[in-house]
Amino acid sequence: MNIITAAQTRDADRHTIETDPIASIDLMERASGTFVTVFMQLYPDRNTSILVCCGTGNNGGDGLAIARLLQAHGYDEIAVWIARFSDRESDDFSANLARLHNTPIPITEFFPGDELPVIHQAVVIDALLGSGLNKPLTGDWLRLVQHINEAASRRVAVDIPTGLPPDGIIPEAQYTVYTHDVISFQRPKLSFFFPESAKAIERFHVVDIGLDESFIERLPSDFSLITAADIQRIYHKRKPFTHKGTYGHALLIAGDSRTMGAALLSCGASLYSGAGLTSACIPPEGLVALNTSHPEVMYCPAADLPEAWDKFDAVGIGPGLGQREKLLAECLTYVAKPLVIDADAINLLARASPLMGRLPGQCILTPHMKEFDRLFGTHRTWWDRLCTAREQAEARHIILVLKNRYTFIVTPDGKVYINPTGNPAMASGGTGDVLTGMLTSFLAQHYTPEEAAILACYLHGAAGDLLANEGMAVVPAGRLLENIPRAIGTLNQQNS
Ligand SMILES: NC(=O)C1=CN([C@@H]2O[C@H](COP(=O)(O)OP(=O)(O)OC[C@H]3O[C@@H](n4cnc5c(N)ncnc54)[C@H](OP(=O)(O)O)[C@@H]3O)[C@@H](O)[C@H]2O)[C@@H](O)CC1
Ligand SMILES: Nc1ncnc2c1ncn2[C@@H]1O[C@H](COP(=O)(O)OP(=O)(O)O)[C@@H](O)[C@H]1O
Ligand SMILES: [K+]
Repeated sequence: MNIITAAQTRDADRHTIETDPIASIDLMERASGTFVTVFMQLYPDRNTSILVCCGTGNNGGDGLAIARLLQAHGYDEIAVWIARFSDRESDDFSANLARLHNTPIPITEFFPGDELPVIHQAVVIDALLGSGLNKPLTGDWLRLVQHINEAASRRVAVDIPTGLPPDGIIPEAQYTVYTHDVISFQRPKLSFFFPESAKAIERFHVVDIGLDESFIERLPSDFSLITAADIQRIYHKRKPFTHKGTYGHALLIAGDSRTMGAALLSCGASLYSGAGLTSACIPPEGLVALNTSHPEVMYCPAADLPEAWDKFDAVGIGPGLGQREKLLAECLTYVAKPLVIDADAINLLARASPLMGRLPGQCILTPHMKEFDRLFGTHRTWWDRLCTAREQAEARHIILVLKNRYTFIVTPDGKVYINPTGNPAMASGGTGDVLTGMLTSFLAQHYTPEEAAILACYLHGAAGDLLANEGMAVVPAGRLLENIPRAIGTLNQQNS
């Protein structure tokens, strides 16, 4: 699913109005209707008291229509505030205001400097400003938004929280309505996937307002959200006469005396993700633990590597590797197979910059934010970080998996795939090691690096989501890896 800019959304809006054809006011009615459908699922109690705060643009127009539609659905405790802080109003706002005057809903208009009454409603619907935002909030707008945030109400935004830029940089000091829910039209906005939006959005829902999808999918965009349908397309179900040789041999170079667990986790993840064979190049003191936790995994001593490289279909290096730089240097020199570089191996790269120049094309690096900044310098915003990731991926022909709540997979052609799966229960040590094992395993199974990255990130999060949905508030890495086969199994069920 391509993620489009606010300007492209306006194009899609215009195109739909012309070709559907549908009048602009009717499109607003349709959008407001879809908002109301989701809102009624969130707040089914018709006695919920609701305040709809509207600006005078189209976002405000939506708000007015939403108030009228909610009232028609039996929500009787509705009031509307209109922020008259601009002398302009959109045509569809004016038309909806005329319609609202035919209802009993009380309307209060506020002008610059007016005192704001205490908000006592259970829910505030934020329809002040939407994707038309073109500068940070100041003056009366800022005062009103602060007032809304100070109320004890639940806050639900129409399309996007007021004050949040839909795309591009989210400045550190940006102030927005802090929403519990956002009901967003047609596409999530790019900014929803950036950690800076955390305060503005607790969760978001995307509703189809009937814009022309084939038009939208043709709009150029470097950003796409990975969907279940993408995963179904990429994933190959196992065929009857296949055997372990079909599914490749993965090698994990990992572990050190104090961080052997990272090696075990990544080896286990490779195994559970379906590599035909998994080998572990770990320090010998980890052997008993390896044989105890994953007897299926074979041992490959570091001394054997020079003769052994050709045996492997993919190599992953880094989890718990410690300071063993020689292994990384060897790997970069001799491995002609798909390669994943993670954790300590990334830190070694950051310290020994000549090694950076030896990264093979199409290799996958999986930094979290701090590892990324160690490699490429400090970044103030995630937008800047993502710009650097795109430049570096292009210049070095590598794939960067920039890990977070929404992991960004950045490919050498400058495309960014956003992974939607995963949850905060997974925020604990070792889950990244599991991801490395999964990536190496899918590479060994002959998926392309881009496919492996998309598949591994999606299924990693999906395995965590299965457990979180079953009530696990914390998903330790060990439990996560055991659930990879179940996450893959879901794909098999959908495929059959
Ligand atoms: N496209 C779709 O799919 C559909 C979209 N729909 C809805 O339309 C919404 C977009 O509406 P919109 O374009 O009228 O802009 P909106 O956000 O209401 O802002 C109004 C004006 O405010 C101003 N302004 C901006 N920033 C400011 C600031 N910080 N402080 C003060 N003022 C500021 C700026 O005017 P300016 O200051 O430039 O004169 C701007 O033009 C969208 O979010 C969705 O809800 C649906 O109805 C149907 C289908
Ligand atoms: N809040 C979250 N929501 C979704 N995924 C998360 C969240 N927190 C962590 N993860 C995922 O867990 C993994 C953590 O990786 P990393 O930080 O490298 O951990 P470690 O180095 O301890 O293994 C990443 O894949 C990340 O996307
Ligand atoms: K809004």
